[in-house]
Amino acid sequence: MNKAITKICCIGAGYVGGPTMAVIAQKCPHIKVTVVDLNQARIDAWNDPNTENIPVYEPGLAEVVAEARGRNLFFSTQVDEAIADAEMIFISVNTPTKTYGTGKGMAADLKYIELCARQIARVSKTDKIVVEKSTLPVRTAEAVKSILQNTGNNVQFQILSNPEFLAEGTAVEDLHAPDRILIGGDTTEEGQIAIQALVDVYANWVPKERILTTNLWSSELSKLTANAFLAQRVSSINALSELCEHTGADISEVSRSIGTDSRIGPKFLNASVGFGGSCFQKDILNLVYIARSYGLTQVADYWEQVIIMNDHQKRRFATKIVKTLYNTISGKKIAFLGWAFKKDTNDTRESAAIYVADDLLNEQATIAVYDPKVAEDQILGDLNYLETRKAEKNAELVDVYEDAYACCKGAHAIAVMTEWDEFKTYDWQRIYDNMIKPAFLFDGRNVVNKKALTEIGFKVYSIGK
Ligand SMILES: NC(=O)c1ccc[n+]([C@@H]2O[C@H](COP(=O)([O-])OP(=O)(O)OC[C@H]3O[C@@H](n4cnc5c(N)ncnc54)[C@H](O)[C@@H]3O)[C@@H](O)[C@H]2O)c1
Ligand SMILES: O=c1ccn([C@@H]2O[C@H](COP(=O)(O)OP(=O)(O)O[C@H]3O[C@H](CO)[C@@H](O)[C@H](O)[C@H]3O)[C@@H](O)[C@H]2O)c(=O)[nH]1
Repeated sequence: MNKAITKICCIGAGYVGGPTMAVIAQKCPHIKVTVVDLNQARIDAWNDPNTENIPVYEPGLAEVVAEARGRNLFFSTQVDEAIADAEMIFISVNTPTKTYGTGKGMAADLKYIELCARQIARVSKTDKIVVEKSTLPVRTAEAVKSILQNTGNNVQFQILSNPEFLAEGTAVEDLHAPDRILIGGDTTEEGQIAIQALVDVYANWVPKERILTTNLWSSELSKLTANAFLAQRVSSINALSELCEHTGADISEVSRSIGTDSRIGPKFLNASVGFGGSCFQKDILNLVYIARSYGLTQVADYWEQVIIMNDHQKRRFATKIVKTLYNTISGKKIAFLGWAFKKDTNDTRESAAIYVADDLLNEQATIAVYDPKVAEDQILGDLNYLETRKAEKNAELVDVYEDAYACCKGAHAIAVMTEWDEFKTYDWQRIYDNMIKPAFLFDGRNVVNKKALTEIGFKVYSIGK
């Protein structure tokens, strides 16, 4: 018979582990949820008495943490103890693109996953359900199972795949009311019992018809597929934005026109300077790598084009700035409004801003950055990570401001890199008055009022218009 879960451990207190477990704890007060991480600073931040200081900025998250923390939600670095104590263990560690060896630049680096599996095997003295929450290549569960079964203490393990579909910036909303929960497991009787145990956890707040169950491989592959489809929509609309710029069509009008077709749907059709975030590029590269490894060249090439198009979109935005500013930006101040990869998050991973800034720095521009949620060390760290130039040079050429007006003062051009709502409410006349003329504005998100700004005197470039 199925025993209800009362103790959950989650390995990895990042953008997924933290919010996901906070919501499980909030919705299931009868379950003790312990989130563990090796990173002491991160755990300390999750335990900060002032919940505004938790390490992940997400609207509504501080309130959820305040409600559950100390009641049935705990953050700790005592990984072994939490694993040993739990009946169900979520693995929510990072799975970045490999930066070395076979599959470098394409495949997912699974070393953190393997370390978790070995640790779970080593410390477990009672039967466990192990849940893959991280995004993983199809058939990873096979390797996890093999490690658990061959290095464990003869306890029984069931592996489930339960990928996360939350988007940053709307994580709490997405977790409270998910489109679906996906749970993959073994088709054996034990596998079905494990699936049911996890279904019962989610059923505390998610309607049953939204909880889908599949076999392990379908679940693992569905996560990569969902991200590939979403990113493909962005690359498709971005590809057409370039055509719009040459034909007099307006990409916003095209998006609206096609999005009203119920078969296409209106979401994810905003042309932009290019998609960023920790997931899309990594997961598509992974998909491409998997297809290649099975010899499926056409399948791999098809999906790779989504990334090629995205790289093109970022580069052409930078090129547009250089060309418009009379083919030289050497010594000119370009003000970046926004650095995060999308609004309402402090996450900058793979943000288009990083790559556009890097291109402009190669042209010897100086860059001023204002982002309401991203701090200077993060911005410089992102540029230093590219290793295009020395850290001292980046520090010399990039200034980070805590005020948008100061950031734009004396600039030759503004580049809107993130669609933060506050950008729409600025006193644009004041900004214009303090800029070098002609004052250029490159809207990488189509968020500012082009007509109003043009009337002020700005020379505005919008994507796809
Ligand atoms: N960020 C998102 O919006 C999102 C959404 C859905 C799925 N995912 C997937 O979820 C996974 C996690 O992503 P993330 O953004 O939360 O990553 P993250 O880097 O924010 O967090 C991962 C955490 O795991 C910790 N960690 C790594 N190895 C560990 C170990 N052996 N023991 C204890 N802690 C360990 C790290 O210290 C880090 O704090 C990835 O596979 C990602 O693709 C991410
Ligand atoms: O019409 C659009 C929609 C999105 N974007 C950009 O695409 C990127 C990704 O946006 P979004 O998908 O909203 O955020 P993520 O947090 O990266 O979420 C994606 O990646 C997660 C990690 O796998 C998944 O869980 C989510 O379902 C999936 O939406 C961002 O740079 C957006 O600005 C556009 O340019 N135009």
